[in-house]
Amino acid sequence: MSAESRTTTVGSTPTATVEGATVRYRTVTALDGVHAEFHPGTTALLGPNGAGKTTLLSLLSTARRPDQGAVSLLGAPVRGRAEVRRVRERIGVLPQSFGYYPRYTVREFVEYAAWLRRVPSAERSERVREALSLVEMERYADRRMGALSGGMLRRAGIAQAVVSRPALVLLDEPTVGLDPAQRIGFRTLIRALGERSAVVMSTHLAEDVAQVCDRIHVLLESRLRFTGTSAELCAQAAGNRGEPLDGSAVEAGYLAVVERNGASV
Ligand SMILES: Nc1ncnc2c1ncn2[C@@H]1O[C@H](COP(=O)(O)OP(=O)(O)OP(=O)(O)O)[C@@H](O)[C@H]1O
Repeated sequence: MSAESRTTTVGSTPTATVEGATVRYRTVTALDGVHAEFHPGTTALLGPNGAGKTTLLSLLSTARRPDQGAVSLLGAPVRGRAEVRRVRERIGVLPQSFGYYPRYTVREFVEYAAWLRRVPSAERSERVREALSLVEMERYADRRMGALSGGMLRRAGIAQAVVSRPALVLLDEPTVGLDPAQRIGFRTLIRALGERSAVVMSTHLAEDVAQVCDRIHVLLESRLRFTGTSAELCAQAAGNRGEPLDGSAVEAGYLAVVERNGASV
């Protein structure tokens, strides 16, 4: 295994670990022997379309199990149904697109998520209030889901993901489709989430990575090809020392990793 295909330990206990994970969909190998650790704070999964980001998130959410390799979540290996049940309530997921009843209000939508994740009924309304406050949607609590804008829908999606106070929050391309002002608001929100949980977000947007993420995993053609901080990714580009640490520096570092691995974007 090359040094680049294995993550470095960064001091804290990982919230999630993927060891040598391979996932196949019939003839397609979506992940190929991936080793990765996910720590408290915010980690980006960066990579082109089809690199395997959503598949890696599906291992972390317990929606899939690897065909080979192992996954540990919240401190213990996840092998069978009992372990899946134990951890699932402590994992919050915002998929790329999610279903909802358009006639539900935002509050009902988040309450339903709290019920599904077995938040005790005595605590439910307080937790719903807390989740809506985190995403600054208290004043839209009685609005119907079917009447929300794209940005509000994403916020409601995050509220349902965090209502059980999860230790691990998985966000699949959370800022896609948002306007620039909404994106800035979202980055603040995601940073705040990273202060209380391990947040893993897949993205194509270098500026999101520069502004939000503590660590970055670059996936290329089903393999993990880089793990490090934003500054370390920036430093992958010749002559780039990571200052200023902005979207273009992250993009240059990312493209250097792509080029070195002979991948296409
Ligand atoms: N249900 C499925 N059946 C067959 N192939 C699949 C399935 N889901 C994903 N794949 C394939 O697995 C590979 C990885 O897909 P995945 O969705 O994990 O990539 P991604 O990095 O999230 O892509 P994107 O950025 O486009 O969302 C791709 O080649 C994809 O076509």
